[in-house]
Amino acid sequence: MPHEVSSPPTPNHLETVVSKQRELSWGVAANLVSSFKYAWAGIIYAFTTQRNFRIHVGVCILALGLSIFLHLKAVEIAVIGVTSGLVLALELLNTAVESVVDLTVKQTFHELAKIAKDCAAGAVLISACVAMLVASVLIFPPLFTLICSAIKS
Ligand SMILES: Nc1ncnc2c1ncn2[C@@H]1O[C@H](COP(=O)(O)OP(=O)(O)OP(=O)(O)O)[C@@H](O)[C@H]1O
Repeated sequence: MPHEVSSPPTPNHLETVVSKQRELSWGVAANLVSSFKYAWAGIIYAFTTQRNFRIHVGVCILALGLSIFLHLKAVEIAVIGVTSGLVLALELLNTAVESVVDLTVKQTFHELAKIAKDCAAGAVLISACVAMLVASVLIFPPLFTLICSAIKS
């Protein structure tokens, strides 16, 4: 049986939809300060409810602390900072995707809900693996040298 496919929207129709989307929002940040306030609320929500986010925050703080303690080059600390930030940002997006999926399908099983959640979780996993690889390459050699010299002396 052929699927029913709707026709693509015209540019005028798109403009109407986009402008109406803001009207559909329950609340809109009035200024920059309230934008930061809402963003901070999202971070606090993820930190208090998502165990993985708390673990990633802890690991990122440890990685950055060690890279400063070990006097890594500025560019190396920057690379560790970027990869750490990417993991945390993707963890927040994963939480956002989960919330939107739950809002949409509630407690019913849906194959597309599964795909959305699994892919979002996969994005976090990939970024965490890359961050671990970067940290291993940049932090472990000087840390190993420091530990060896501490044992010898
Ligand atoms: N409505 C649904 N329909 C189909 N599969 C779902 C649905 N809700 C959850 N799942 C499946 O269960 C898995 C776990 O979902 P859940 O909402 O608990 O996210 P999560 O993996 O715990 O997220 P995280 O560990 O990142 O906090 C999803 O990856 C998905 O495979």
